[in-house]
Amino acid sequence: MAAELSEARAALAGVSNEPGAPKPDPIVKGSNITRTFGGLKAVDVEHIEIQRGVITALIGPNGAGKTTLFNLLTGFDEPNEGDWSFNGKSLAKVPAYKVARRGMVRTFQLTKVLSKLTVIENMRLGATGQRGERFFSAAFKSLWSSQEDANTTRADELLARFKLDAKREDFAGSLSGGQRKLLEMARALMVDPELIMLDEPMAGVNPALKQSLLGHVKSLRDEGRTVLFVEHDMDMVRDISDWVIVMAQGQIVAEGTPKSVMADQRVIDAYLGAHHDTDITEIDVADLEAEAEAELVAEAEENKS
Ligand SMILES: Nc1ncnc2c1ncn2[C@@H]1O[C@H](COP(=O)(O)OP(=O)(O)OP(=O)(O)O)[C@@H](O)[C@H]1O
Repeated sequence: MAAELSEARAALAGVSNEPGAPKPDPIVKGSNITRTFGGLKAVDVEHIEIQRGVITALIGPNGAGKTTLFNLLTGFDEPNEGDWSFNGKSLAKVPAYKVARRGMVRTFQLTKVLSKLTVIENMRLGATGQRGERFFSAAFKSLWSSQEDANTTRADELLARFKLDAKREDFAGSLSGGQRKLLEMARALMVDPELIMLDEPMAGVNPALKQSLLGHVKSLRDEGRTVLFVEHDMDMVRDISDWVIVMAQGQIVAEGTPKSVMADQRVIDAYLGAHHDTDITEIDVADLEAEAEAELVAEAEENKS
């Protein structure tokens, strides 16, 4: 595995820094992907390739289109046009839960763990792929008996790996923000994905858990998976990425190793320069907490009615 990893990284050494640069062994390949909201072109990607077996970071200013691109690639949204493939097979119009079953799974900026289910129940449902919360809630009772035995062993192994085994019977709603991120990552692994896509894994995570989260992300790569993550935390990007893709205004504007990208004038102009005086992490935490609270209140209201 170690030899494969260094081979995958070494292969990146010869890749050009131009947007959409071809990779030696792409697991994802997409072309002419666009998504507009009203008059706004949120995503306008001419070409993108994600190298297999390494960690790629997707960075860019707020509103650059990173989450929208994630949504498109994983079947949570539909593009105006464009096609993309995973392991050489087109994924356009394939629904999210089927994308997950093919081996491409994503987590969310605001975690989608179900707070009124226990940690182990959340894990078992992860084995069904991702169908969204409504599906999970509605289908939970009927799936329960058939899935109970089949997936429990794998779920318990993953909980131990992510140090959540002590929380097994707790409601997911009682977990801290960082523990929810870990649970979501663990749950995504229930389908044993080849590619795992993490949307802002560090947002809302306290410093003590950050190191452990970084270690977990690296271990995903070290066991042979491909990792693609969106992140504003530049320390994390610098620390663990093998490759960085930069988006601004829906387009890919630069690519390269973390070192070369952070020295790239186009990136400094489009992103890093603009955030020079701002503590991005603090902004994200406040936003996230407010959104998470609103989500919980809405959920409670829904359950009342
Ligand atoms: N459902 C939607 N309806 C209307 N506009 C949307 C929708 N989703 C995203 N947008 C807009 O598309 C643009 C890209 O948003 P997106 O969330 O993909 O950016 P991002 O790079 O992930 O930003 P951030 O770093 O803040 O999460 C933004 O201008 C956003 O307001």
